[in-house]
Amino acid sequence: MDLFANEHDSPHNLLPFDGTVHYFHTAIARDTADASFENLLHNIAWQHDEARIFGKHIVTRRKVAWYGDAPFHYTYSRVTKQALPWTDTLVTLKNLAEEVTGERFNSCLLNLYHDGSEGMGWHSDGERDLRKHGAIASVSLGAERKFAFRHKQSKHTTSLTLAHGSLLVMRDQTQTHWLHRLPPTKKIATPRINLTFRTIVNQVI
Ligand SMILES: O=C(O)CCC(=O)C(=O)O
Ligand SMILES: [Fe+2]
Repeated sequence: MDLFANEHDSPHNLLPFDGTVHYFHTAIARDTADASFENLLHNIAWQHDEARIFGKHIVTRRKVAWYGDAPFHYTYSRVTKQALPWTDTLVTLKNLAEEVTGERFNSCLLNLYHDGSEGMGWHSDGERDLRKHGAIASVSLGAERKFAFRHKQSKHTTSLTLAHGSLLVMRDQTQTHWLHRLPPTKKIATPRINLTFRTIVNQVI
């Protein structure tokens, strides 16, 4: 497979310092991306996300799901979830993500944003359950959305558009030094699914 067949698929680092992010605009063939989007929309066990923020119980409109090699527990904003077994579509996308990045993943967090009013605020994915400095591969399906990075110290920001069928990989010190977010927008009225393939460690199942 020629990974850089498209002019947008360049192997250069999108971050100027303190981390490594690569973007592959056409990581997934159009028909596979279209079919995966439809399949995931209907066959994933979507649930509203819950979190405890400043002592308040929050239920988001955005929906989430958590899949993995084993029923891993994953604690995210103080709510613990148990991973479900992979579906065929998820295995196909995981294999693609592993092929494109050269990394291995054992779990996946999925997000369903119904329209542009739903997004995700500034955060980094340095949770204790994840491998330290492990790669996170983010696959985007459906509506195109802007994605932004902000350096924790210098506040330097950079952003890009995540296309249908694209893959973004964050590596090395990225989670330590940079926050990322998916800003809400009034311009988008259609859904987007995001999959972040991750590596969970230190769990005895
Ligand atoms: O939807 C996205 O592109 C980002 C999701 C994300 O940052 C996360 O799930 O940690
Ligand atoms: Fe994230």
